Amino acid sequence: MIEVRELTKRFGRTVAVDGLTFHVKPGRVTGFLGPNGAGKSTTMRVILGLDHPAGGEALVGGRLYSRIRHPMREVGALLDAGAVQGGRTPLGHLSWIARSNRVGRERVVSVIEQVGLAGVARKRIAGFSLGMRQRLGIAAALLGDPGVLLFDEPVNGLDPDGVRWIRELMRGLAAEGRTVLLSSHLMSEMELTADHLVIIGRGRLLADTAMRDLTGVRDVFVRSPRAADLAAALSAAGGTVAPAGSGNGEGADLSVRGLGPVEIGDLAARHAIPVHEITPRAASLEETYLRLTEAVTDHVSGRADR
Ligand SMILES: Nc1ncnc2c1ncn2[C@@H]1O[C@H](COP(=O)(O)OP(=O)(O)OP(=O)(O)O)[C@@H](O)[C@H]1O
Repeated sequence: MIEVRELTKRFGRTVAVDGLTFHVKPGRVTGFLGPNGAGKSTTMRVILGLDHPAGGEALVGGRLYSRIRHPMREVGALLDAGAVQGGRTPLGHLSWIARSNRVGRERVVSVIEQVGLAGVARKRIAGFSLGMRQRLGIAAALLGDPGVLLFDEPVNGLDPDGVRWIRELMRGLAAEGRTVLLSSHLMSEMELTADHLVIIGRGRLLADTAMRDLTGVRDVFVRSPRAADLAAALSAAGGTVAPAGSGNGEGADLSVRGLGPVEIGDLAARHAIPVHEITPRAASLEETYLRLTEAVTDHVSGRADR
């Protein structure tokens, strides 16, 4: 369990984290989302004792990171995969970390195999791709077999096979009862990987919610040649009805909220109104995320179609 309470961190005049409170529970993958500069990495660095907060605290298993006797055995993290000496080999690099944390050599061999680097265990890291460095960073995080894991952008630089591997690894670690906090800007991937989401913007909490609650059914698309009659009947039954698109000439398309597809179908039948399509539409995580963070995004991109 990770507990972040009223956390504040400033860099000069910049407030990177602003009174942030959330918990990361074991047994599920918690996605950590927010626009560039929202304060995700800073929060993770404070959790790991690498930055000191101006206010509040971050606890791992009820303690400050600095108070944990064998931190590697309780918390594993991948923050910056580039921060490895190129002259070392994976075996040398991980053996050095293992020795300084009293972790056995057999564990080093085991994590090298787990992350798929067995074939290059004795090769110099200098020649590694970003994806291979990410795998090495993940191996270091797993080395102490910790119950709490933090990964900052672990899919960065990975090919589709690697991305899928990370997804399965994260889900596997959570299924073993570990606490997994994962940041990524890849919404489609996050949608497949995380069970729960913490979304921040300008250092503040925007959402702390189950994935299914954020991306549930958005509306029901309904097509009927007698759309106006159907809209009136649906509104009378408590639905919120709006035009959906421009229609196809034989009637208008409707977007209906507050009534399910079965209720809509039954209602149409009772009024003898023909219906040509009823489709529940889910909101994607990307759509919901962009709506939530619209007001707190500092670097807005130009639209490609302009
Ligand atoms: N060492 C530092 N010195 C000064 N400012 C910093 C430092 N680290 C972070 N910041 C600032 O704090 C804010 C939060 O940055 P942070 O890296 O935590 O955001 P992030 O959500 O991880 O962003 P990204 O998605 O781009 O990685 C930004 O305004 C950033 O410029």
